[in-house]
Amino acid sequence: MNADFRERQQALTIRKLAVRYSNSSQWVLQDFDLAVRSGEFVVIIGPSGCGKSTLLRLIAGFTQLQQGEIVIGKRIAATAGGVCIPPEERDVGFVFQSYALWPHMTVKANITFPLEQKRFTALQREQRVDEAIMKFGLQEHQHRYPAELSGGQRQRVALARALVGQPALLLMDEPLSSLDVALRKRIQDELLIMHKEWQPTVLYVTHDQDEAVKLADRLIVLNEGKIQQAGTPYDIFHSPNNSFVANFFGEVNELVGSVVENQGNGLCCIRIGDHIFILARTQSSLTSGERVRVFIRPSWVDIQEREDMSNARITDSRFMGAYTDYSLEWQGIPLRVSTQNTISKRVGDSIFLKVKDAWSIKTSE
Ligand SMILES: Nc1ncnc2c1ncn2[C@@H]1O[C@H](COP(=O)(O)OP(=O)(O)OP(=O)(O)O)[C@@H](O)[C@H]1O
Repeated sequence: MNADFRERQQALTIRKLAVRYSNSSQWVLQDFDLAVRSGEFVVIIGPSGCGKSTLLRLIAGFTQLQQGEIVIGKRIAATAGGVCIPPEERDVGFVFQSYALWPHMTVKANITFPLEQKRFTALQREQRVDEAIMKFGLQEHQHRYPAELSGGQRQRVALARALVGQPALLLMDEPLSSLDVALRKRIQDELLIMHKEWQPTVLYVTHDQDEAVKLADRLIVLNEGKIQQAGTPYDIFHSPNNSFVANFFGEVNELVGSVVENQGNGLCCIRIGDHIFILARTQSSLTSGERVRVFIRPSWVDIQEREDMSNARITDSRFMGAYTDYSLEWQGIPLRVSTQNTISKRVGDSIFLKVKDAWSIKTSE
């Protein structure tokens, strides 16, 4: 990381933001706060229409806010009805779903464009652009125009253009969505290397959970303009705040039970129907007798073939390659299980199942 870049490094703070489009009475984001550390890679996931792109467009300066403020680095970038630094002066690189390439410029000219406004010598410019062209595999296409490229090729040009100037803040809205799986993985690796090398602050939107887990220092789950949970991918997968997050982020069995005894340190004894677990992780504030919602991921259940004991029956099974998905009936409770264990039991047979892990939160049900 060079000194110039270190000086420009940007944190991002959003306070009490509210926005709605002029043709709509609905607020897309309201009372929205977000703080991103300088150099952090934040991935935003959420269902279609929850406000992810709007948030990125606001930060880039393409959409106006009605309330609140956006601070990029030490500068106030936008306030309601007041300050609005134009997009090109925000030192922000962006890749949006629509590639927004200049149609009258070649690939090479598109990629060179962000460097025109920065203080680079002609030689530095040439080196950086050539490097970006190589990195994104665009050597053969560099003299073509955007209209002569496929969707995936245009997306790579948009990525190269966003990264070439090493902006201190990068906004990326599903930047890899039109690439095939192999290329997507390769560019994900490139993004991680780039992030390690010059540590820009990144806000990245994706629908792909694997991509989110791979890239994120911190993950933000958004729904209807509200942050449902922010945390490491591990925390969000293992300890979801609510039912929405648990279901949005991977498959989950969701059951209702009660606390038999909270032993502290996150260990708790939980009853669900006739079953009692003694290894369930819970919110620390739960007390005996309290109703809880219990989340059990399919991979948190172990199934065994035992002659002496059984407590469940197989109702369906599907071989998935690296693992097998089972539907089980666990003494009246339907349960989905994924396991890498090979068992000889078939649909209708009895097996013994053991819940290895579960996460419970308070519920009023
Ligand atoms: N230009 C616009 N005019 C009016 N409404 C808009 C406009 N752009 C977005 N919206 C609305 O704002 C809400 C949030 O849209 P946004 O594009 O931010 O969602 P998103 O989470 O990025 O969705 P997706 O994952 O489908 O891209 C939606 O209800 C959408 O219909």
